[in-house]
Amino acid sequence: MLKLLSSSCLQSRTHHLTPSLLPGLRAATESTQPLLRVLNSLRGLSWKNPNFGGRVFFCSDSSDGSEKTAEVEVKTAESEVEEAEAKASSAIVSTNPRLEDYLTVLALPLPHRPLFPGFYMPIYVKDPKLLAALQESRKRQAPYAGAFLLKDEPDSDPNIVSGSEAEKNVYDLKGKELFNRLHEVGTLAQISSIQGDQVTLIGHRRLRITEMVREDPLTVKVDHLKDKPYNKDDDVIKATSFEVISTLRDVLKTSSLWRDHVMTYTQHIGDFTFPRLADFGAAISGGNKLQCQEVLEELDVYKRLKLTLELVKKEMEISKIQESIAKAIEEKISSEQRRYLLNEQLKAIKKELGLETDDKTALTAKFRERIEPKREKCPPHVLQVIDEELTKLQLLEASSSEFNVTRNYLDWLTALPWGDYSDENFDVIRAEKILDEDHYGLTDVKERILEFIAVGKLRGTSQGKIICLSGPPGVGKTSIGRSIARALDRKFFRFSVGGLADVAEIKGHRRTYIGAMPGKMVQCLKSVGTANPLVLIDEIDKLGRGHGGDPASALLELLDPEQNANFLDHYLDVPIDLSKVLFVCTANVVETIPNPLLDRMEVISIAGYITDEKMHIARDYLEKSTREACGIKPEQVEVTDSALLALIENYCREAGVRNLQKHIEKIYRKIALKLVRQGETNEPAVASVHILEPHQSKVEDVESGQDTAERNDNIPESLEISSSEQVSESSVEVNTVQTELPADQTQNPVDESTDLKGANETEEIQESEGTKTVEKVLVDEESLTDFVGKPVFHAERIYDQTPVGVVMGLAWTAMGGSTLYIETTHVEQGEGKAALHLTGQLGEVMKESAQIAHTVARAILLEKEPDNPFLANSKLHLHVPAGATPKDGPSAGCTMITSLLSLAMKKPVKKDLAMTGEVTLTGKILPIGGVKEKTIAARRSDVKTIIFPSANRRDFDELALNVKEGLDVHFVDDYSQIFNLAFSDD
Ligand SMILES: Nc1ncnc2c1ncn2[C@@H]1O[C@H](COP(=O)(O)OP(=O)(O)OP(=O)(O)O)[C@@H](O)[C@H]1O
Repeated sequence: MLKLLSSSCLQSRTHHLTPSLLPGLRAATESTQPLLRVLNSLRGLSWKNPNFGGRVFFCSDSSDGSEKTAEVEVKTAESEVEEAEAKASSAIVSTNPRLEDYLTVLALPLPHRPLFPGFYMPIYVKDPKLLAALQESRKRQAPYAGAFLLKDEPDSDPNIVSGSEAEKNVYDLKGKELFNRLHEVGTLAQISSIQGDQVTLIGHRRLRITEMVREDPLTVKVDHLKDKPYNKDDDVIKATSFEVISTLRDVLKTSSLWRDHVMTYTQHIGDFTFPRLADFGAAISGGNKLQCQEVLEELDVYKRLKLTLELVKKEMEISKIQESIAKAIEEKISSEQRRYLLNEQLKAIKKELGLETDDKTALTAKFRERIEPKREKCPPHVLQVIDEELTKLQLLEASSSEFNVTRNYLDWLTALPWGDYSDENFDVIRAEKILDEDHYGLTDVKERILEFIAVGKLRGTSQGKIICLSGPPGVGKTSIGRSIARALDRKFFRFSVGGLADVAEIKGHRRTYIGAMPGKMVQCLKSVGTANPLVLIDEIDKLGRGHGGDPASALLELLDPEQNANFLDHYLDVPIDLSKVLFVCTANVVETIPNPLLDRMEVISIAGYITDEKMHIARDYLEKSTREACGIKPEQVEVTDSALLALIENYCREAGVRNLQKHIEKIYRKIALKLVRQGETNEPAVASVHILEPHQSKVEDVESGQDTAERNDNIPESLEISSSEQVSESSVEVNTVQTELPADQTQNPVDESTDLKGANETEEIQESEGTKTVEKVLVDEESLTDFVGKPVFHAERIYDQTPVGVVMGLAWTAMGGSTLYIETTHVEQGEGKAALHLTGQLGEVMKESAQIAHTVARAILLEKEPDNPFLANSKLHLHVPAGATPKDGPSAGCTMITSLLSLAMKKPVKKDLAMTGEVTLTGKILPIGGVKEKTIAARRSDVKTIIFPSANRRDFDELALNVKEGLDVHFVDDYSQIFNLAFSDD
């Protein structure tokens, strides 16, 4: 039993032993005895351990000196059991020498711990001589040796575990040196087995070295030590031993390592003697080698028990620390794990209770829920794809990338408004009201839109039309698009295709790409939530040219009513019906719109505004919206008509009104600042009111009406505004405020008002009840520069009266119409030197046009003044000012001829005349474009007479009256008519 306990304990306590001992120890501790066998062995019976093949089983009682030891060679075969038992019984009358007969023994050094009687200990014997001697003694049936703990080297610390280096030195010790290093008290050890250099020892009884007999191998003479006699019934001894036992029990509670062994031991404590208990406790304790040696050397049983108690108590403490360390580490490691486990359990429980579904199920449910209301309207092929994808989603691993792709795809598919159309409003009257509400003028544009709505009403749908609004910037193309949506009660979505070069922007990416997205159209449908929005495609004339596909062709598929009923987005991969979408495009020039696209559009051109229109727009729309945006009340500001007119004529002459809007905003911002500054200068006075004592002010008020008036006389005029405010709020406070105001503070408002005076006049309007003073900022023609600076836009007219060789032409650009001058001068004259030098960044067409003009002019001059050789003999220079602006086009042909003839005849053309028209070599005048823009531009430049080609008469007639008003317009077919108009004397 003792062997089992000790061996098991040794196994559990391997940390006390050096690694070199471990293999042997493990071999010795591999057996685990069932409890019953332990009991038997305790009672002194020998027992064969079938698991302990080839090893020696030991049971001894060496304490009383009457040796009944049996040494049994254990054999694994069952048949040998009886033989072994016979041997054991025969050992009682053994002929072998008794233990006390071993008085001269081989001395075995134990480097780590002493060997306690009753315990196994495997050791390594490196000395071949010693090993041979041990083997020899085993053979001689005297397998006993003395095991003695080695003393530490004199200078070493016993608490520090020696390394393998020190261990090596131990094995090198020999003879006297070794003898001197051995502790005197050791143990008579039975050599249980020798395997290679590993020798297993079993401790029997205490020995004391008396003298050295032989040096190599070290052999010593020993005395056998006996415990001092003690009283078994001594209470102190009993108590100490019980304390040892109870401590061992406590250790058992905290340390499961000892549980089996100590339990067995304590159950059978009666079989042990006190000295044996002390040895047991010390052997299994974690005490250091000197402490253990002390127990071994102690022959007084009580003292030995006390020493052991100390050791086991310490063990108890260590075991507690060990437990707390283990607990802390376990807590640290497992808290995360536990959290995870608990979460998983929670999920499982919730799922079980139907409270929550897992991610996939929840997702699927979400998508199903989303598509359910649309199921009836949704096209079957889309439903099929959605169902397939939902099934696929269930099969996919949630962490896989494919899962995410499918999820996103389903997200898009289910979010689209399949068959969900908003009710269209075809009420023409209402539409007209809305259009008028948002935009001034644009009558023809509005008319066209109303026509379109009317057709929609009759047909029941407004599908199949692409409106293209073309015109210079800032004429309201985008905003009218928004108004149309409002008039039709459709959702509005705008996207600009200016510079767009990637087809994927329109048609989407294929789903195989990472980060694939559907095209703009699908995004539009998702964001508006209806399948029939009004989509405004801005800047369609600035569509880019991509290398990976042509965006124009993609737009064609999108816009073409024939194709877009089955528009296929690459990402969505299911056809979408876009036939109900109303497309409105905007462009500055229609020429750059790809032809196939232009072909499908209904172009409505917006030419730009004349001054009168701009006045209206500024007054009724821009001013209103800007005033609101700046938080200014209508009564706080007045912009005179003359100021507005000056603003339009001198600052914002372009066709659109965006610049005008910017200027108005600028004016209103400045007004806002002025009003705030004024307000703030009034505020300190108000603030100081609150520190007054009410009773004090009241008295002053009642008593000194006269006083107040007097004091008021001393206050600067401007301050009276603020003081009158105070009066209106509480007449009581006025006096005190004024008397309390420091001199510099009273001065401030004066400065402010003088400051304002230069810019505007400040008026004070007392409201009827006299409660508030309203400051009004007046913006008139004079003060305009204070708000918007000096005019940046100088008149297009360079000449009041065009000199000889200079004629005004009319041009048309993407920015609207404009006037331009054609200037000609002669460089040198001489027979046959006729030549024409051109400058002014003219394009090819314009250069050709100049050559034609030169030829035609020569012909006309020859006809009109046959004696004038000027054109035939002169080197001329023709220039079109604004040299930085590239110009091209044939419409300046007639202007050039007139300019050349004016120079040749030395006769200036009629005052305030402008002309436009392409000329053929025979002098015929061909039509031009942009009649409205040109007319507006001519009006802006104060032109009185305009010459247009006859073919443009219709365009002109279509113009609004206010555009045509006051103009002397002539339509010509042939240049001779122009000649008459330009050079006639009347
Ligand atoms: N006839 C009008 N009546 C009232 N406001 C107008 C009118 N025309 C233009 N505006 C205003 O002018 C501003 C500029 O208009 P918008 O942005 O629509 O110009 P656009 O023609 O689309 O210019 P771009 O070609 O540069 O896009 C808008 O605030 C718009 O309300």
